[in-house]
Amino acid sequence: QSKNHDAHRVMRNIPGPPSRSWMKGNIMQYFTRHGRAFQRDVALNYGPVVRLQGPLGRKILYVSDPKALHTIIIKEENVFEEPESTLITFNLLFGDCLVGSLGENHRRQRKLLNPVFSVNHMRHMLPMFYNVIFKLREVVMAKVRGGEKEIDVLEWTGRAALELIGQGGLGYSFDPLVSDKEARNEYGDALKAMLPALMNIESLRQILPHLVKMGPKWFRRLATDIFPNAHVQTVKHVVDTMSKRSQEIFREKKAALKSGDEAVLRQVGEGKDIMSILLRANTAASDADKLPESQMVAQMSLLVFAATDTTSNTLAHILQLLAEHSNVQSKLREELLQSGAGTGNTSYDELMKLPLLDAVCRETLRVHPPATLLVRVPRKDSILPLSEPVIGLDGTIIKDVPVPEGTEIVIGVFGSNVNKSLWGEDALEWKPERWLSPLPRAVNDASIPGVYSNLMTFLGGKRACIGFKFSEMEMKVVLAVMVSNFVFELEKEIEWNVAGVDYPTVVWDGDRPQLPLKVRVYKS
Ligand code: HEM
Repeated sequence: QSKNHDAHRVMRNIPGPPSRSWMKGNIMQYFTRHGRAFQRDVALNYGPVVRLQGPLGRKILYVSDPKALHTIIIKEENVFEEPESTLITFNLLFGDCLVGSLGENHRRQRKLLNPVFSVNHMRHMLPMFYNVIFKLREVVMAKVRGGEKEIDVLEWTGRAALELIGQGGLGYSFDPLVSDKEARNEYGDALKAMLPALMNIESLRQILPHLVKMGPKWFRRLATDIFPNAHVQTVKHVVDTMSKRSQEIFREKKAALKSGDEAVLRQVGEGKDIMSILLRANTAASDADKLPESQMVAQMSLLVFAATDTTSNTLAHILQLLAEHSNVQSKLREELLQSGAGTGNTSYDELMKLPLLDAVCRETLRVHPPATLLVRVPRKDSILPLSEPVIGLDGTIIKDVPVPEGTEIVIGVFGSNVNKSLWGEDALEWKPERWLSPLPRAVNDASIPGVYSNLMTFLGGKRACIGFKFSEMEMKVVLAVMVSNFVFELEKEIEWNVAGVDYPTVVWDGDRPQLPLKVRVYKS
């Protein structure tokens, strides 16, 4: 009892922004589309642990201290788990898959999936990536051959990302990438409708842990079918479509695998895609390691979901930044033309080593991480030791923070990525050249627990992003081909909106995700 009292006293003593409402706390300021400025304030102005006010006086912690982050995502990853409502949401959306599972169930799935994301498989997939992006180049070329045109680059990075995870992940083509019009594909359309629809039923999502315990499955399905809310019906339609299509693709893959090598080679992806490799690995795995078919199908829907907006929105952001920094764009083009990376004649290793291309990707992922609403909850009382003590509101020094069971913790991805005491005074500026010389010692010494480049963007530990190499290769191939052939300029004012994956709109209140840039053919 007194330990708990102590913990609450320390929490109250941690600096944080004021809250306007006891009922709602800061939640509506942070987890909202227009929350970017507030998120920045939290990340930058109160120190490495920040107290936010949750609804009804609950306390929430925003943590960007490296040592505390290490405790959360590595040392005590089995204590700091996803909120129950998040796990249930993922289970309902995709089925029993990586992001909806914990502990041993997660470990078993991850063990089988990890190898298919290895560098070796990326090397096999590189020519397939180039082939898809060459088609993208042709479509854009057809549009701008006659002269400069405004193009919504988000639409094109989105279609490319879907097609790449389709071919590279599922061995299935979503979009031939030939016509100017949206390719009508039920699966792709369903996927696009998912995030906005989910944002619209956020309050319902919070009571999901109770809803899923109500009555038998058939009853819950019936209740969902007749639930009088358009957003719930949209989500239901999305889930039904994804699950139906994933099952069909899976059955086709399995049949091809059974009929032998020739049938596999005739398929999209020629058996080199992630699911084909996974199917073979699963067939060969021992009974203890084998995944049931339902889990394999669930991973397919998850992969498509996790791979698309994350990478395509980041790519669109990179193109925006290159348009804003024309000198960097020119230097990058020079590097790409000299190396021939835009023609597909470079190997995976050569492409990965191009210094400015690499720097541009890393710097964008540092300053503009696309997924920032990552939350963990300790399943029992715990303590977060800090790298540096912080000074409490009453002037006392806090060296570690006791966190009571159930405290919501927001992973301070942005706060860690732009921490001035590690990255220097210019930490907030987008400066790709910082990666061309050794990073500040403080960054290397801080032991930031991120899986990629001292950044928290792809998280770290056992639940780090499994697809970060896939994503990195995708960004590099798209940039190599597109920047070698086209020049990008910014004309309109772009606003970035907070969501599960941040997205751009043209004006503050514009509803349609888009990023129009002026594009023309590059002539040397
Ligand atoms: C810029 C691109 C991307 C970013 C910033 C990103 C970020 C992340 C983050 C932060 C997580 C952890 C989420 C959490 O535990 O709360 C995650 C997990 C995951 N990502 Fe990514 N991701 C990207 C691209 C991709 C791609 C291309 C794929 C697939 C090819 C992918 C597949 C996954 C999967 C399957 C998980 C769940 C891993 C697990 O729970 O074990 N991601 N990603």
